[in-house]
Amino acid sequence: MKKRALISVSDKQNVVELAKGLVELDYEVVSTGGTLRVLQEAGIPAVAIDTVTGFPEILDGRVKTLHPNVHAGLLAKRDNVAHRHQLEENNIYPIDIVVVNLYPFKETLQKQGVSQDEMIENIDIGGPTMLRAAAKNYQDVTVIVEPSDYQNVLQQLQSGELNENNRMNLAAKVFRHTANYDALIANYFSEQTGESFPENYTMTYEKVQTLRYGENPHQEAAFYKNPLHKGTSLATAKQLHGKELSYNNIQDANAAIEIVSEFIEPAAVAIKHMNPCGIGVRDSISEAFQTAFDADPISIFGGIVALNREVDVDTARQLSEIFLEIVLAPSFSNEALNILTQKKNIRLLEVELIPDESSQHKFTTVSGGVLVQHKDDGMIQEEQVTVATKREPTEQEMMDLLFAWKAVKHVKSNAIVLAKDNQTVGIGAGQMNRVGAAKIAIEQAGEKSHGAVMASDAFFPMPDTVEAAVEAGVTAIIQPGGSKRDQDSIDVCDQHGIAMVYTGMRHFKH
Ligand SMILES: NC(=O)c1ncn([C@@H]2O[C@H](COP(=O)(O)O)[C@@H](O)[C@H]2O)c1NC=O
Repeated sequence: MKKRALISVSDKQNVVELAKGLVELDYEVVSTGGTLRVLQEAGIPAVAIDTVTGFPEILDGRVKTLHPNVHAGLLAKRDNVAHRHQLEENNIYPIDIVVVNLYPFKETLQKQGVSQDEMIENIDIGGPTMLRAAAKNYQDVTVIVEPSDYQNVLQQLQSGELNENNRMNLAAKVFRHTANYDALIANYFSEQTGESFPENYTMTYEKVQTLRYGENPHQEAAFYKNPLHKGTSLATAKQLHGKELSYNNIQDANAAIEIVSEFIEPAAVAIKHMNPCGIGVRDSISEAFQTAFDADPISIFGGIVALNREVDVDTARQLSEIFLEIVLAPSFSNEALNILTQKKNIRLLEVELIPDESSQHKFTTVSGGVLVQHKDDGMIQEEQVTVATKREPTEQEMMDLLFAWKAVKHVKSNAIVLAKDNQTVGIGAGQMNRVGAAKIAIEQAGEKSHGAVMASDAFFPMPDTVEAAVEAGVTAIIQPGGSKRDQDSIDVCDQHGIAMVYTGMRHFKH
């Protein structure tokens, strides 16, 4: 009896070559409608699936291979006498190889303006059923889901080297593939029904690259992307120059992009260890970079810089004067590239800054689980802040306060930012008490704290931070408000003529 291969593929690429190879190895090829046509047109002696099922393909292809003659042929254990007898009694032939790839659900989801009906019709039922059956019976059946495996498997079959271990690897790929496929469908349905946090959280990510190591050299790591993400992403950034990104590079670069995307005006951000060390907003990108640099000319060394405008020749010259790990921007002019690519150790990344309208989830792993929350995309406009003190901020102070508020949102808690004239002048990050963060920011600002404004990511539990701000010469403060002892802080402000506004929104970042 001839060995049998069942081929039913949505992506017809390279399927003819595979089928040809199988026929040469004396397989009988059985196929479904569209695949059969392609194979027969190429002169391959494939036969229709209904010769196996004895049943026509019906319901517009919703039922083609869903038949016991197919599934018993896939699931029967060859070394099980009872199974073999049952196949014989029912005139069922074993199927030895299954080649299936699925209706393009993900690709359909990625298209614009697709109707619900079209989405539903792109949910493959027969394909995953065959894949899973074949993968379950990998000891006896070879299953191929990835077209990129055709050649390799064919070679192994030709040389007689296809062993159980290879078949198990192919089966493992299948279960990952169907799990990924089902996760996309599950998420689509959850989205349609408005279920943000369902009883089981299924996520699926696609590998971008294996990384040399993780946060530290003894940790293994890889970078995965969300295949459906539509906004700015490092996974789709184009690296124009330099070595491969490391795990820490990706984290820092991501933080840099998130901050620089807050600003509409030309802005530059320098990042160290996930915290900004300098942010500048100016009329031109080279001035913005100079401003970010001047904010903290020490910490920027070895840092990551993101800019929200094309890097021009002036900016490139400034950037090339210091050691930077990465520069990210929407584009680089040719002259800028000529300058920057002379630096061997810098990485240059072109990243499209697209406003992200999808509500993204953010994950934090904890021992034995994962915390899931919506991304902090909270924004405050001038009209939304309320003045808590006797004195209102001046126009200039208000501008600085809103700038500082955008900055403090991206600093690890407890976070304090001092800013003046669209430049951060002092940043206190990740302290265990708020006044500690303020002291760091004030010390860093030095003389520049005089006339600066202060932003605090969360309310003041006591007036000590405001007292430190008074001493440093800060003139206005922005904070969420809402502490039981707000009045104590207000009193200190009023005594010293400081303006304080509330945002009503907290920006913890742990
Ligand atoms: N319904 C079925 O019995 C069935 N069996 C196989 N398919 C899928 O049909 C596609 C191939 O169809 P065609 O050979 O007609 O182009 C493959 O993606 C395969 O996964 C089916 N389609 C959807 O469920």
